[in-house]
Amino acid sequence: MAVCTFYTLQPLNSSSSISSPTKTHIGFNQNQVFLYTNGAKTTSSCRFRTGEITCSAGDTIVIGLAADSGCGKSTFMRRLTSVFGGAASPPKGGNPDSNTLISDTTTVICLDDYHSLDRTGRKEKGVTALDPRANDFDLMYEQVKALKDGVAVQKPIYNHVSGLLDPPELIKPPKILVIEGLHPMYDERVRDLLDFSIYLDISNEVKFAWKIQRDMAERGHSLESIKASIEARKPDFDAYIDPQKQYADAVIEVLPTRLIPDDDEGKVLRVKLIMKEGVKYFDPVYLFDEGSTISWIPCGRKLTCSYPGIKFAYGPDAYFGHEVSVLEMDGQFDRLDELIYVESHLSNISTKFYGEITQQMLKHANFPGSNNGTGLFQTIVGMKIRDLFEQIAANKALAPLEATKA
Ligand SMILES: Nc1ncnc2c1ncn2[C@@H]1O[C@H](COP(=O)(O)OP(=O)(O)OP(=O)(O)O)[C@@H](O)[C@H]1O
Ligand SMILES: O=C(CO)[C@H](O)[C@H](O)COP(=O)(O)O
Repeated sequence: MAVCTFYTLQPLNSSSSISSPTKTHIGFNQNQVFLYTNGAKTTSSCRFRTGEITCSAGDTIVIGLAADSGCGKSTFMRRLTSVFGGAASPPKGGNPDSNTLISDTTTVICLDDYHSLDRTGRKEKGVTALDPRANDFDLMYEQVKALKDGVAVQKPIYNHVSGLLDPPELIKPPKILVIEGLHPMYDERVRDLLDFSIYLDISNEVKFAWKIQRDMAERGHSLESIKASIEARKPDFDAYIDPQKQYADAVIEVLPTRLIPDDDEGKVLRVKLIMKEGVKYFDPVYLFDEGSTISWIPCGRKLTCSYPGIKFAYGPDAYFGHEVSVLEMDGQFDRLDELIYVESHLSNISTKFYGEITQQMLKHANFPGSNNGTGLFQTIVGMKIRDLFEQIAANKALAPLEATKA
């Protein structure tokens, strides 16, 4: 329980209006308390004692997703929000170039919105968007903290079409806030607000193949310009983005296959799900036997595999000095409906019913990575986040009861 301090304390009944649009108010209604920020009712719950009001933090849990641009964050977000049900869309009636996606349970904000320098500003100062000097970490921290505490914020918008900073948009505290982008784990203060963190670690070879596919086919860029853009970003990527993976609770690492000798096409992928041990509310997934080292080729009577086949591996390992469990899949599925065979051999997957992962994968069969470990592991992480959210929510619901008993 945190003691909250507010600018103004004024009794309100449920029909009162807020006089100042910029301050946080407390409204009383019989024995209930509401917080209002910028006129919007927020969700913290408070209780009275003589001389003080104590408020539990808001119910929002915060998930961080870090990756370089073009590494599959949007695809992952679509899979994640789908696990919670309901479609995600930009704020209604707002800026058409908003980067925010809102569904019933989740709000996904893009950390590009905290660029402090617009495109021209970066050019003038000779810094990339990956450079911390081009980003406002103080504001990022204040706003993520406010949302976590149940207080709405006016978040800036970085407009990717114009390269300018647009007027802000109102973000209300959701049940699950996902902050995705280049730097969710860079600033220690922001990192400490995360209930769970994920890093998408796409190897250079694969990143290059995906960039070519998207930027040449969909955005009309030349091969040379794509190469130049990757090279130009690399020093800052290595300095500021890549080191964040050491803090992640789960890393999805995407590498070229080992099933085809000297493969340079980057179409068949070897994908690792690296899961930190000892993270509260997160039990790593395992294959067959928890803690053992296992190699499994599921191809045969129950799983159709064409060349080069599929190989799974599972076992304990160390990652940046942390104990982890690693699940690996090399190769791709021929028939997605047969994924149920693999799913039935995985444990701790936090599904609500038998075959839920297979159902999710079939539902989004047209998303990139649906036939390989990227889609499978993104879906599994989605299930684990739902489970984490439900456990935290259940614990919070119990907390006031415990306090009453004390
Ligand atoms: N799992 C995957 N398998 C194959 N290609 C993929 C996969 N994930 C993403 N891609 C490719 O990478 C492109 C970028 O994906 P996505 O839009 O999800 O990334 P992003 O990180 O959100 O990008 P940005 O930050 O630039 O908006 C896709 O258009 C697709 O071509
Ligand atoms: O890394 C990026 C997104 O993750 C972008 O490069 C950054 O946000 C700058 O955007 P733009 O190229 O639209 O000016």
